[in-house]
Amino acid sequence: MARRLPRLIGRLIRLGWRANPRDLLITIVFNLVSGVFTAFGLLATTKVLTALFAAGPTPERVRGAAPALFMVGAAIALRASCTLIAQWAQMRLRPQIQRLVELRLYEATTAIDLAALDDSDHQDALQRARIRGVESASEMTDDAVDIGTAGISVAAAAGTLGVLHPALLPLLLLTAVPEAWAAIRSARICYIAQMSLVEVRRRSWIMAELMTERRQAAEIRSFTMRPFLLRRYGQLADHIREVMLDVARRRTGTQLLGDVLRGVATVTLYVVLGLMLWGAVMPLAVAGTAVLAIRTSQASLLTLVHALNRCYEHGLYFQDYIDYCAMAEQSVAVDPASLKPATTANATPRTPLAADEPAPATGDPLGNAGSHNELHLNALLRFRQITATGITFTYPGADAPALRDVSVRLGRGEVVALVGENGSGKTTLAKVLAALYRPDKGDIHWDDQNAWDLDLHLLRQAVAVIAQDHTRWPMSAGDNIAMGDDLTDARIQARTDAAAAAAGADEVLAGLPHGTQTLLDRRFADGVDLSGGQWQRLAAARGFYRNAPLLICDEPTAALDAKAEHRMFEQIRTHAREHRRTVLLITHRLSNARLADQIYVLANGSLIDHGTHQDLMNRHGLYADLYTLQASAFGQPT
Ligand SMILES: Nc1ncnc2c1ncn2[C@@H]1O[C@H](COP(=O)(O)OP(=O)(O)OP(=O)(O)O)[C@@H](O)[C@H]1O
Repeated sequence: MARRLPRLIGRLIRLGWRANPRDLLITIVFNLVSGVFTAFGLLATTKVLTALFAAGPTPERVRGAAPALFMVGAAIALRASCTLIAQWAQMRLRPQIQRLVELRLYEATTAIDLAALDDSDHQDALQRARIRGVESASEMTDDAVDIGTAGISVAAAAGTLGVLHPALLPLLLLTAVPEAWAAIRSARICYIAQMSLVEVRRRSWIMAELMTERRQAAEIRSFTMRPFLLRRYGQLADHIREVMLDVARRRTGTQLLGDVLRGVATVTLYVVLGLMLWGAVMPLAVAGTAVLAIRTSQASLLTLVHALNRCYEHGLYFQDYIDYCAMAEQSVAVDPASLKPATTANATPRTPLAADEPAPATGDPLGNAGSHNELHLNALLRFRQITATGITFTYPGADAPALRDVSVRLGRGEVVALVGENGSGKTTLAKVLAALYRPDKGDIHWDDQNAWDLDLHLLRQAVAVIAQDHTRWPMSAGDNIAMGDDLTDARIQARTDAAAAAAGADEVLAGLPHGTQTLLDRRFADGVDLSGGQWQRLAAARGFYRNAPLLICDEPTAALDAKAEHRMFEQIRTHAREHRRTVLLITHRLSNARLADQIYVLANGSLIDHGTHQDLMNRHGLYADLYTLQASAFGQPT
């Protein structure tokens, strides 16, 4: 604790300084001054008591105590004013620190490698940082302030006691030891229990979400899953309850032992004081003041010990948060600062211009900042071919690789299809090609540049993905296409309309009550929801809007009706042909794959064949089997 706390409080002060130096200074200075007035008040009280206990008639003694009494009043008033100002600054500081802490965490979570999020240990660390770690920073602010003020009060009271009689001082400290031991042990019991519950809590949150979210509500009812979900949730809740009951029992036991020991120490202290009075080592007036000083010291010591304890406990969670952020930032392949979200003032569209569009002048809202980055980005946008060689990839925690020694080549302007049965590794390969996962073995080259030597932020600007499990963003329909680009800009709006038209999403937008501004989330007032196929059209429009030289379409038509599907494939081909984009198409509809320039066939994570439709049909392998099966179902010629 002695090692850890000063370091953590140091970090907290630095954080507070970054959040708002003025509020931090006011908090520290006024709390210190308030502590000084507490000490001053106590010393003045000692004077009052000494005057009252002195020999002589009562009116005389009261008169003698009056000046000190006035000083006590003044000290109380000044202390109250200082505390008020300090609390005002402290209340302002808390949300500012909270904001910094949250932002740092979300900057890390949105930049971290995708593979890390598949790892359960990582998820646990993330939950610890998110749930308890984030709020522990502002809680520690209060604790640190309490430590400071209680520390000053203890020093003042103990100093007073030391002046009265030095022998009382070590005895006073002795009374604090059992309390400190009990408080720290109790904090550790609680922390260790919370740690052991992280995974169970995560599961129970997932269950709670399933039982409360609108998305699952229909299926819960139609599959009558209510009893099953409640039972599962009940099992988790029972486990948490048992652990917490055990914690309550052990904490109470510890506290009881601490209280008994403290009682014994306090009795010893008073016995010593009594013996001193008995032996006339100390006059009665001094003994009376000593009792007051002991009581004040003990109260301040208790506050100090509890503040230290709370700070220690919150410090454990804060350390989790710091460790997670440091680990996440270290694992981010590029400088996290470069991934910081742009503020509204300097926001530029994240969507790059493609190679066939004229380069914008600096300051153009469609421009990309930085000449060095621009050079790299332009090279990426004008690539001639992307080659993946010998790619092997295993998901974190998986026993077997999802891809084994796979090599593919994507030429400029080509439509390349990836086909294979469920679970054969198509989506995984697409994600590796999009630099979302780093392969265990093998290389990806954009022309002669190794993808993992490039700035991933730039690389990802050159790739658009229409994902199989696309997100239904709870934002406006326009934002679901332009993804944060400023829709009040006429050019962005025109580009959004063009992308929507290409994906057949224009009909969807036309049917919405407020067009592109309609909020697509039923959980909010005026929010609407779309059908699965309508959402898919929006996801496709998002991919077209990005206008990147490599477009990855993962099952882009799974939810579309026949007419929309036909139109979508036509658009994808046009996209490749007219704009010289490369399209990687993952599809189970082989009648559409047959028109691709190259078809790669995957099975169990390995590449088993590739070529044109005709090549593959001539070889009578898996592709020919699957194609014949589908064609015969629709009565098509093979
Ligand atoms: N996040 C993940 N973590 C661990 N394993 C995964 C993950 N995603 C996919 N897998 C596994 O990797 C293998 C390949 O999955 P992938 O999604 O690439 O297949 P696919 O060919 O796209 O399948 P489908 O046609 O069903 O979409 C599967 O065995 C799957 O269980």
